Amino acid sequence: MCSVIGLFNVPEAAKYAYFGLFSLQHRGQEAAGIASSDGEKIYITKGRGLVTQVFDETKLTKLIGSSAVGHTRYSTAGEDSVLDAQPIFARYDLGQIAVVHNGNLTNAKQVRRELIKEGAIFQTFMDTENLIHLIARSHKEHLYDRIIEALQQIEGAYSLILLSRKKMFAVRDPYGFRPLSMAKLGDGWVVASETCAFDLIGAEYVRDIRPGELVVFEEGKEPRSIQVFEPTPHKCIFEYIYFARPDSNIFGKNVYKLRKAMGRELAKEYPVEADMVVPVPDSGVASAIGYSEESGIPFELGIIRNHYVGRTFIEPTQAIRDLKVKMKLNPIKNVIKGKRLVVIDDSIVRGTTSKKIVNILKDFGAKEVHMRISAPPTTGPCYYGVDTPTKEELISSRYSVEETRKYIGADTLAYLSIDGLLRSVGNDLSYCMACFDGNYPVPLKE
Ligand SMILES: O=P(O)(O)OC[C@H]1O[C@H](OP(=O)(O)OP(=O)(O)O)[C@H](O)[C@@H]1O
Ligand SMILES: NC(=O)CC[C@H](N)C(=O)O
Ligand code: SF4
Ligand SMILES: [Mg+2]
Repeated sequence: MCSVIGLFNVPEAAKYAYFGLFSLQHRGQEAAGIASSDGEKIYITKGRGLVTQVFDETKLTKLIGSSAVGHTRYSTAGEDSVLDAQPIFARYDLGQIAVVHNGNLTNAKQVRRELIKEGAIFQTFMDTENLIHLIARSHKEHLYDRIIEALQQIEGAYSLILLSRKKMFAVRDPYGFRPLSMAKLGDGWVVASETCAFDLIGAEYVRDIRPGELVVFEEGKEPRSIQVFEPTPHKCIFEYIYFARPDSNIFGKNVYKLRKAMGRELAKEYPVEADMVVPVPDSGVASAIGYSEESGIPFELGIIRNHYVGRTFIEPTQAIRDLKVKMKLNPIKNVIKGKRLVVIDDSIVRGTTSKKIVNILKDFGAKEVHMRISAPPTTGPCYYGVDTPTKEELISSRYSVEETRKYIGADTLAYLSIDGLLRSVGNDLSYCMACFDGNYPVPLKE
């Protein structure tokens, strides 16, 4: 996952991009970057680390102009290195361009191989770089036509924002895997991965960019919409389960409300006699409230999260993930001692978190630990922007529910069913659930 933000016709655009990215930090912790334009030239700063580590007042002041694009990165392709930070910037025959991308291109290697054969020299290992090459090599006269021509050659998941010196373009793939919304800020426009970014900078939500739609922002004109591809919606349901922030509305619905609904469904499907419902913070909290409301079992914050540690799932190495779970989560002994707990988390991916948590809870004297997961078992990898690339890494692809229960050491373990998940989203069938049901909407070419 990554986050993208774009601002057009907003004075000091880079500063707004910075604040926007700050509220989108949960979508990527590896690298951050902003490119701005004053109409004559594009300026860019990017680096490894969190938004606050990459930027300071001096750096932001140098990013002049009233348009900007920004990115926080969690790599799905390429490397976790400074070279592979976004925006990707290039000079080419039409001028200068900067691109930010959330998603993952499923034919990236093939396109890259062909481009290299034709003489292209790649600067990064990122799938996103293909796009810049395709735009630069196009023979069309206008950037707008070149973007469309490039889009016709890429496949997979993309919520993209492209910045030229004078224009901005926002586009979502025909499946709409990743969210992308637009808002009004003063006389200008903001495009961002999640609406929580709008709240922070005081922008007013207008609408979502539609699957397959390209929106062009140009000075003195209203944004122009072109439906480049026929929409075939397969919005990522895992955005609701885990990735997005609860205070965001994505794909037209509030994340917090849906997470609570998942918790309620889970309580109906898998009730258990217990003394308290305890969430695994952060993303287990909303579904635990739902479970507690439905079951009538009191909700207790039995596990406290250290807020100076980020998300563990998106850490690239296992050793760091292991360490971070312990640094991050610690139970309140006095609350849980001698008690029967229903512990709610949103997902078990590799099993790192659940195993550690059950262990510590038992060590601290919990009488019973009943693990309840507000999503179905994650049995398949994601090729569309979530970094679960191999089946081997996914505990549910190797183990049955009973084997997983034994592995994590819980007294019982149950997952929300696929039907239960669908009920929580109002039986809307326009979601991708491939990592749970194996129905991949876009086949992986390599
Ligand atoms: O089985 P695992 O491989 O451990 O992955 C699953 C865990 O990772 C995520 O939490 P994370 O710490 O990333 O973020 P959160 O604070 O938003 O819940 C998710 O909410 C689970 O708790
Ligand atoms: N998680 C993402 O959205 C990643 C975007 C892009 N594929 C990259 O690797 O940088
Ligand atoms: S495979 Fe899973 S994580 Fe990937 S887009 Fe589909 S629902 Fe989302
Ligand atoms: Mg978690």
